[in-house]
Amino acid sequence: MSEKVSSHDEGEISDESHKRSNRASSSEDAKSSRSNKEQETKMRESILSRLSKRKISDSDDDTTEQRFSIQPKDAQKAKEDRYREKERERRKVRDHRDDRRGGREIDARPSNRDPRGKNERSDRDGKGHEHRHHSHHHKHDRSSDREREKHRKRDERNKDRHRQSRTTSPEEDRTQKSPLKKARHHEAPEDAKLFDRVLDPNYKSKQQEVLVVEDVEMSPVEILDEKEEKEITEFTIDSPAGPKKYSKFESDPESDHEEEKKVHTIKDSDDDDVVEVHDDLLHSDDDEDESDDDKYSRTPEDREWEEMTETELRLHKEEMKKRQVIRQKALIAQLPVFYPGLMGCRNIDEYECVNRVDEGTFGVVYRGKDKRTDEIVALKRLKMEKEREGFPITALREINMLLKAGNHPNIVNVKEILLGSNMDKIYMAMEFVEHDMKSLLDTMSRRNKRFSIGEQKTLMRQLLSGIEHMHKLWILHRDLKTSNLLMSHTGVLKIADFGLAREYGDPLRKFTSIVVTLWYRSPELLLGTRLYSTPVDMWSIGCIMAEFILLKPLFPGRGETEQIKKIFMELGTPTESIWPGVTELEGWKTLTFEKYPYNQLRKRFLAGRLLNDTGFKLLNGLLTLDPKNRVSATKALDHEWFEEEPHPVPPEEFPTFPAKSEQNKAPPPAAKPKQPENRMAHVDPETAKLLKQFEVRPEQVKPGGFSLKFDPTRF
Ligand SMILES: Nc1ncnc2c1ncn2[C@@H]1O[C@H](COP(=O)(O)OP(=O)(O)OP(=O)(O)O)[C@@H](O)[C@H]1O
Repeated sequence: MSEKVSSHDEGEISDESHKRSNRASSSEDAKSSRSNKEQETKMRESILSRLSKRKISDSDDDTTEQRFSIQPKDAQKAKEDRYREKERERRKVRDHRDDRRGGREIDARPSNRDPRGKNERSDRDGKGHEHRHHSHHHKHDRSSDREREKHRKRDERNKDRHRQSRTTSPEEDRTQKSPLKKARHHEAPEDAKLFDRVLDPNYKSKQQEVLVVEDVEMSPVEILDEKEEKEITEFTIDSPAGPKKYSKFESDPESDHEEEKKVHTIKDSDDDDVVEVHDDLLHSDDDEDESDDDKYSRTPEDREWEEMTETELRLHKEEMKKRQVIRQKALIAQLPVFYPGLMGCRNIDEYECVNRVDEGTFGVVYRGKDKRTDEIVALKRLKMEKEREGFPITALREINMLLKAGNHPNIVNVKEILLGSNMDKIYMAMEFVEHDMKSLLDTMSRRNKRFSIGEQKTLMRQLLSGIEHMHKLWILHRDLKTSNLLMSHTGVLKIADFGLAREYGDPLRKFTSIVVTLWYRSPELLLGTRLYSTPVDMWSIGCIMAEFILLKPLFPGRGETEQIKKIFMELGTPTESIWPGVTELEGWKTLTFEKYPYNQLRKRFLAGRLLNDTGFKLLNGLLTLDPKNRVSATKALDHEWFEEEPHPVPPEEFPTFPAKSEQNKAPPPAAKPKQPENRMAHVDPETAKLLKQFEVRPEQVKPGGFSLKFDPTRF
């Protein structure tokens, strides 16, 4: 992927056109309005030249006519034929009328003809149309000779069009430009009004009106078809995704030369990841006017501050503040288009809080019910407290990444973004998923139960398929662990918690190495690399695969040093031959490692018959020390382990559990507690036994929250 993609690291859509349309920042607006103006000027010039061409051609300037003649299409020809036919009939009627009048005197004074100027061609309210049918017959009498002459010439021109080719040499073009430019100065007042109408943004909807009005004195075929031709030649650009759909009144967002765009990098205050914002988002119109003040467009070095005058200090601070605002806007503008910006969000009052599910590092999760639809959702309140600079970047990333990647069965789906009552809190409404994998594994471990090989394969296949989807979208999760994997009652695994997810690109850019919960953190991150990619997620998946089997974490280190030691103890201390470049990593240089023998993991999994040889190959591929040799999600999904017996079990055949997340942690508001005996009396004996076994109170089980498919012999 190009640098450009990587430059959109802060959360842009891989579909460029979509992304562009999202940017609603003020600078973009200014750019768009500038471009609209240019477009308008171009249009005006084009129409003027066409009309002047018409005038020139009226005076039988064949060369000019040839330059502008348009190769007629079949449809156009048919239209022209119909038009000429109609005109012939009209002329016949007029001639007949003229004969009958026998040279009666005609009052040709314009004031009598159109006293209030309502019948001019550019009349918008359709009175021109009225005029066409009802205007005084004197007009026809007065102009019949002139009209006949005009029609004769037009017929000739139309014939010429069939004969002549449009192509003219650039040389011819140049020589013909000057007379046309000259002709523009002679535009008639009616023409000027016509331009106004054609440049009207609502022109398209008024097309029919233009047709009718033009029908009086100018060929509608010419006007409308010239417009069609113009759209095809000037605005239809071939692209693999089909032609772009721009009206000629809109600026073309793709017309910018991407490669010429500079990218500004701004240090992110929370971590050392860089936020990239394009030039066009940082410079407003005003910036262009103040081009001599370039020195204020960058943040001065520490020593520079000391040498500044008071005015310079003030100007610098003002400019920095401006850039901060623009940066904020730019970040928000990167949200996908269907995210209605913060202003368009519903209020959290639209949901009823059922209970609190859990609290993580980045937010509290509640179970909520949509008051309108009764739909149960998970509401994650994004942490804002520590945010000094407006919208928290972590929240923004989480929303953005989830909206981008969420359209997959194995990724938790975000439904909408909600605002707190005082507009100070942000909530994310997600599909409610009943279990989190961590609690599930704990429960199973406590009860000495295990996932069957088929179930392990189902879980792994779902996890890999969700991650493959993310990686294909150039998104790194960077916090894969069992507590961030959810599982539905129907056995569907969903990847959640995109708080650390980032877009990456090719070539790689430096990110912080302090990502991924310690136990699932890859050796390259532990050794301090800042140039990393999808293998960091694949390592976490290796740890998770082992945990599905062992029901406990594979490498539960208590600190970074212990963590890397644990890894090397199991997999062997790497050498330059096993992992080329390892000795160059910062962490390697600062720490000394014992030489542990190569791969003890094999003994643990094969000797313990926890995995067969094929299964171990996959695990080993995921837990490969050298990230370059670590297996990718796509390759892992193609692994023979999934093909051999026992096959993955269908998700719907997965056993179900009472979910931790469905238990009422927060007491429901002022509900009168009932007597336990009475409550049990309403539950059938088998369910009561199960509830007792799991120490679950009947009121903790919401409708649909506890499945009778639960198999007590297995769990
Ligand atoms: N869509 C959901 N449906 C049901 N429960 C959920 C959902 N999303 C999250 N949870 C629960 O809330 C917990 C915390 O959510 P999440 O991991 O998104 O928050 P976090 O603050 O980012 O946590 P962490 O400290 O793991 O980074 C999860 O472990 C899970 O139990």
